Amino acid sequence: MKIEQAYTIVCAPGRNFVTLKIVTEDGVYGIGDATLNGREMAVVAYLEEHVLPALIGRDASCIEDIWQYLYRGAYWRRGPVTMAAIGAVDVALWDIKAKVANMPLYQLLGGRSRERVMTYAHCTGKDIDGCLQEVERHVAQGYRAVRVQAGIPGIPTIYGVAKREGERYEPADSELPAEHVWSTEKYLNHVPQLFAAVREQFGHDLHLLHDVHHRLTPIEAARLGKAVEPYHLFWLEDCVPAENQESLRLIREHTTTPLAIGEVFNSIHDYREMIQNQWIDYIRTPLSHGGGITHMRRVADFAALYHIRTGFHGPTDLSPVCLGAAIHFDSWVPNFGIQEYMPHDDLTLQVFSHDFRFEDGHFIVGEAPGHGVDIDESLAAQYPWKRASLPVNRLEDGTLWHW
Ligand SMILES: O=C(O)[C@H](O)[C@@H](O)[C@H](O)[C@H](O)CO
Ligand SMILES: [Mg+2]
Repeated sequence: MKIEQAYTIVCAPGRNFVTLKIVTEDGVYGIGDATLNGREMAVVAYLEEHVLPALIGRDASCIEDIWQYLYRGAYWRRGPVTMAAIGAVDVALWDIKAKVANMPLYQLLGGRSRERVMTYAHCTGKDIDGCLQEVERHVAQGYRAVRVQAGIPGIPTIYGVAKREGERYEPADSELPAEHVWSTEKYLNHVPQLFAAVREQFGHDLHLLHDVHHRLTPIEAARLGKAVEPYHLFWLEDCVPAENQESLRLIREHTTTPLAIGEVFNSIHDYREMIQNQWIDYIRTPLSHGGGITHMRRVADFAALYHIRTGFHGPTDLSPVCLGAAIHFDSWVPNFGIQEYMPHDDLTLQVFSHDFRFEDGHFIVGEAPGHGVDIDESLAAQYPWKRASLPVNRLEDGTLWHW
């Protein structure tokens, strides 16, 4: 089953996506998501210039060998661009293998461990009342878990909060990076009030999540974790930038609020110390950025030894291809926790057809052979790539800050 053709498809139906298509000599094809938000063309160049020419003629069924070839063989290991490129190849090859076996992907992984996959929705508001209305709307739709984020008095723009109520926020919202302002003190004083209000109105059954977007120092994160303990969060996400894994130890020693981390990680080594020391509770790396199914299966198995569960990243800047493959993984993985779900717009869903279903706050995996997501290439061609950037974040005095 030789690989005959491999190429990238870059399109922007509403926002940018990079898709990798691999076609075998028998005409079977698989697709993978290679989107790295705000750095899309770096992955395209990595694939087109360095990876795809070396794939032609290789046996598409040797997924493990191709993974090792691209990881060890590159000499320059790890990093988001490399791992996103490997992830796209890996998911496309799993798609091919499952199609050839005439099975939905989850069957190849070991079969289903659950009937449905719990998701969490994003509920955002300009203020606490706006956020409460969004929680109400999502609970009425059947969600059992919601991520809550609200505007903070005195801070003009907050990342992760939609510009208009009832809409999604767009992470890469301008051609060049917009500049946001940040005040840790204003944020830390406000967040516990948001959770108090949500618990008061909705009680304690609903799972509540919150994303800090890496903006605190370890001791500030510990303070926040303690402050929200009475509201029993499902998780507090990315509370610090974690190049220094030891940061999580300090936070862990101060609070019982569960911690999720890793949407910007791409390798098992980024997590190694925090997993084996049990400093975290959930891993966030999406399949597409973490070297695909082959690598993320290893991360999930390693995490399972320490009671750590999956909570894959699922924003709109990962394409439906990544989401579709994740739903197969989520349906199989024994230590599943939750799946993030930020719905794509209608145009994106026209470009990417899919067979997973969404019902009552849960995904139900499809039965089509492969991962069940496809791309309409001629429709995609009508929406060319546009430069789009994530914002940067500055303190009130102008200092560039983590974001
Ligand atoms: O969904 C999340 O938890 C996020 O933090 C996203 O909003 C990311 O910031 C975005 O995916 C970056 O491209
Ligand atoms: Mg996040």
